[in-house]
Amino acid sequence: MEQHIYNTLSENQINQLCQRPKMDFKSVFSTVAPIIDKVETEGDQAVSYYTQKFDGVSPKPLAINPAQEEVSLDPTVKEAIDTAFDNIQQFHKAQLPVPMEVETMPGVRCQRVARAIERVGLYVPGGTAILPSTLMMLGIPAMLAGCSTIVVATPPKADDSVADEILYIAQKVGATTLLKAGGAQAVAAMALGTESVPKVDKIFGPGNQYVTAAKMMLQNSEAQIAIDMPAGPSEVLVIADDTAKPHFVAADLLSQAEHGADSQVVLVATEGFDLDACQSALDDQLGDLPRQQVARKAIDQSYSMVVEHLEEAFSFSNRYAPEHLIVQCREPEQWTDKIVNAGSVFLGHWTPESAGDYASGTNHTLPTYGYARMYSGVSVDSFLKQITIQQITEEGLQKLGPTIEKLAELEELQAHKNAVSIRTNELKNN
Ligand SMILES: NC(=O)c1ccc[n+]([C@@H]2O[C@H](COP(=O)([O-])OP(=O)(O)OC[C@H]3O[C@@H](n4cnc5c(N)ncnc54)[C@H](O)[C@@H]3O)[C@@H](O)[C@H]2O)c1
Ligand SMILES: N[C@H](CO)Cc1c[nH]c[nH+]1
Ligand SMILES: [Zn+2]
Repeated sequence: MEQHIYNTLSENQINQLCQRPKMDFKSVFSTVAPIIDKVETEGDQAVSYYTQKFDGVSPKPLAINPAQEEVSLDPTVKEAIDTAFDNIQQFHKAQLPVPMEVETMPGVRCQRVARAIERVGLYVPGGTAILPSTLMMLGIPAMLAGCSTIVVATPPKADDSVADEILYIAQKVGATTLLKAGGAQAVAAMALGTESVPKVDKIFGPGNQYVTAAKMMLQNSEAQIAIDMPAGPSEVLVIADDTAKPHFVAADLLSQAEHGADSQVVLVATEGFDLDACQSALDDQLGDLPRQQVARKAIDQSYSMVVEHLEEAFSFSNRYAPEHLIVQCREPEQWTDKIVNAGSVFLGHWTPESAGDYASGTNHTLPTYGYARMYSGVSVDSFLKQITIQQITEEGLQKLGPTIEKLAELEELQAHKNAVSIRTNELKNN
């Protein structure tokens, strides 16, 4: 990996290093636009057409009710899914909101209550690998929030089936429809609705550039949908001091590099860390990976950075705003206050990033591409809206009325003022 020395870099060079590899969205948008148009006009037929074209399968039926499917799982796989499911459920259950009520003045009562987004679409990537873990990360908070329509979309396998692991989790989270299609056509079907796919209000989940482009385009269309966040390729930044084990660090870097050729991994090390040992561990481990070609491409666009002390490491990490931040240093918990921008953090030598990908309990759908500066990962909140309620008594309106009237006068909105005066006058006259 290319190596940089932090205190020899200019501000401009540091900014450049915080940029991610460029994505060519213009050409992807021009591929995706006609797919969305065709799904809008031809519905199911267009979804089948593109699934045949890109995935080589014409799903029959296109959408199923997962509750009615027979599922057979290897007991060890079932046990692993159940353990991960329980941890994710526990952590997300604790996120359920507590109703809030405040009396701002005597007789002026304000409340905030949460309501589920009724119809949600969960995209589970499946082009190069099936990702049951992503269905847990999206389905469990949707179930806990109380979403009533949960549509899952995932590309079918070559024989037109869907993996039993996906069906099992879809059943556990109470998914109502499973669309056997992926790519932009699946996102468009959920956003617009078709004969067999209910229209949803918000679409969640990672995916390749076509999936991401479709989410972005449909968010800004008459489909009136929200999306979870702008998503990009997976990434990780590891901070390592002299206590970090080079082969652990190498394994963590590779665990995100294997996601895609467009992934980026960054190592920020203090001078005491053995970079040479890490590089040779990385080469050794890479040679054994089934996805080594993908990982190698990602490593080619990744780098390491040497810093003098950990303050500098955290300062750079906050500028980079990684999706995942791994902290492998002495007393890692002492540094959490310094972390300002990161999707999810992994503290200490015994906390691999893959724990969060699968089973620790935290969510793995996280902001990438520097969006950790202003976005959070998926949580129960992502599936909720907050509604505010106010109720004012006669006494409350007498107290608050003059304030509202004065501000309405200031904005020259007479009808606003009248809505108060008409009431307070009636109270005066009674
Ligand atoms: N950030 C995260 O949480 C996270 C988690 C897992 C995976 N990922 C990312 O998700 C992505 C998964 O990508 P994938 O491709 O394996 O699966 P995918 O399900 O996202 O995409 C597959 C679909 O893309 C469509 N497609 C393929 N070629 C096309 C073309 N030329 N034109 C139009 N559409 C086409 C097909 O319909 C196919 O069904 C990876 O980039 C991976 O890094 C991210
Ligand atoms: N690391 C991915 C998010 O960037 C999530 C994932 C799914 N499966 C394995 N990993
Ligand atoms: Zn991962």
